[in-house]
Amino acid sequence: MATRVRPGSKRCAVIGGSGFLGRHLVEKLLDRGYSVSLFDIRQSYELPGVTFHQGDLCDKQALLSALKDVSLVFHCASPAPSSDDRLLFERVNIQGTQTVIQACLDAGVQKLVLTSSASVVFEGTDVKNGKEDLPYAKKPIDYYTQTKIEQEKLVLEACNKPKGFLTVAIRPHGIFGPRDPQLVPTLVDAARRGKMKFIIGDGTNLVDFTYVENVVHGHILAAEHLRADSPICGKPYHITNDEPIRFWDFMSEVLVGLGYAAPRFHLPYTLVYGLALLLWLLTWILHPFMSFKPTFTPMRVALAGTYHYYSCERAKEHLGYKPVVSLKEGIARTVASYPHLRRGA
Ligand SMILES: NC(=O)c1ccc[n+]([C@@H]2O[C@H](COP(=O)([O-])OP(=O)(O)OC[C@H]3O[C@@H](n4cnc5c(N)ncnc54)[C@H](O)[C@@H]3O)[C@@H](O)[C@H]2O)c1
Ligand SMILES: CC(C)CCC[C@@H](C)[C@H]1CC[C@H]2C3=C(CC[C@]12C)[C@@]1(C)CC[C@H](O)[C@@H](C(=O)O)[C@@H]1CC3
Repeated sequence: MATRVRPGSKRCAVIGGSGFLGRHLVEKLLDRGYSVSLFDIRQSYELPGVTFHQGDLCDKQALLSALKDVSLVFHCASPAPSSDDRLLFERVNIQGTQTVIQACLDAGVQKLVLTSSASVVFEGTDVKNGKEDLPYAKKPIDYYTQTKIEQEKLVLEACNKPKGFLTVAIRPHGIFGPRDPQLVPTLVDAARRGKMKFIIGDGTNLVDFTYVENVVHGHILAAEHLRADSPICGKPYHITNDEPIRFWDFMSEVLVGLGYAAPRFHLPYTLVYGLALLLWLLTWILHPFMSFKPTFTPMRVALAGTYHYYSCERAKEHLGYKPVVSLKEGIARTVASYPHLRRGA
């Protein structure tokens, strides 16, 4: 029988707290006076006020020791989106999330905040100012997105006021900032290999890129507004910088900031998408004989050549959300944080 933790207790758990977003979230929670139980399959740092628990989130017993005396859980663990391992995504994002929910119920946790993704509604075609009532993608662009959809449904459906278990999902989009292992490093790697000379499409497509501190702010607001009488229970919330920018302008600002040339030559979107599909097919056919990871996957081409920006009006209205760091400032801080990725470094 679960012992309920005192509501308002400032002890919380961050599942996936060793990752990019997780660590920024942990640091802000500590600033705000929380003590943190961090659960992850790997340890990437140590901090006073953080107790580290190493384990796989599919293991309920391991989770239970991390959730002891915890009233609030943030779940921001996931395999890397660039992986194409369907079984891993299903095991961690679907079965693992069921295990997280069960462990929360067993441990008497009262609030669960999931890091979902705005991509749960993205099918590779334009989304302009998308609101949370858009249907989930019927044809998700990859296994990552497919399993993020199932994960979000599981968490939101688990919201149960009579049982005193409240859930909410945050859907960020295109998170960037210091220590991001994905966006800036991939971009610089492509630039160093001479692959960032081209703009896919006419270059006018608007996209959301969200500075990591704004995403953290959205998570903490959601946790602190999650009460039985609040409209946010069991709902998803887009969290963005609220400043859509042309995809290629964002890429150019980061590249130029790090000393590389901005892309200049235009290529037709359908041609590049077709080539990326062909390449993907070839790597799939040849994967038993050779391993090769193309830079331009169909998913990346779709993200680079379409509109995908989302409304965060609902978060403003229900959570009092407002970005705390502007896009300009976020880009400047990010560029300054990667001296080792500068041209010639
Ligand atoms: N980065 C983005 O642009 C972005 C955008 C929208 C949503 N998200 C979501 O935000 C969350 C955090 O993403 P991130 O960019 O910080 O990724 P990240 O890879 O840096 O962090 C994920 C963490 O999860 C941990 N993890 C993976 N499998 C685990 C398992 N089986 N058990 C325990 N821990 C496990 C990893 O070790 C890692 O520390 C993810 O849920 C992701 O889907 C990310
Ligand atoms: C080689 C270039 C054409 C592009 C190099 C940059 C890309 C690596 C990033 C640009 C947009 C990014 C992005 C994601 C991964 C990295 C990029 C493709 C996500 C798919 C990561 C997972 C998140 O859930 C998605 C989200 O909804 O925010 C990201 C969308 C943007």
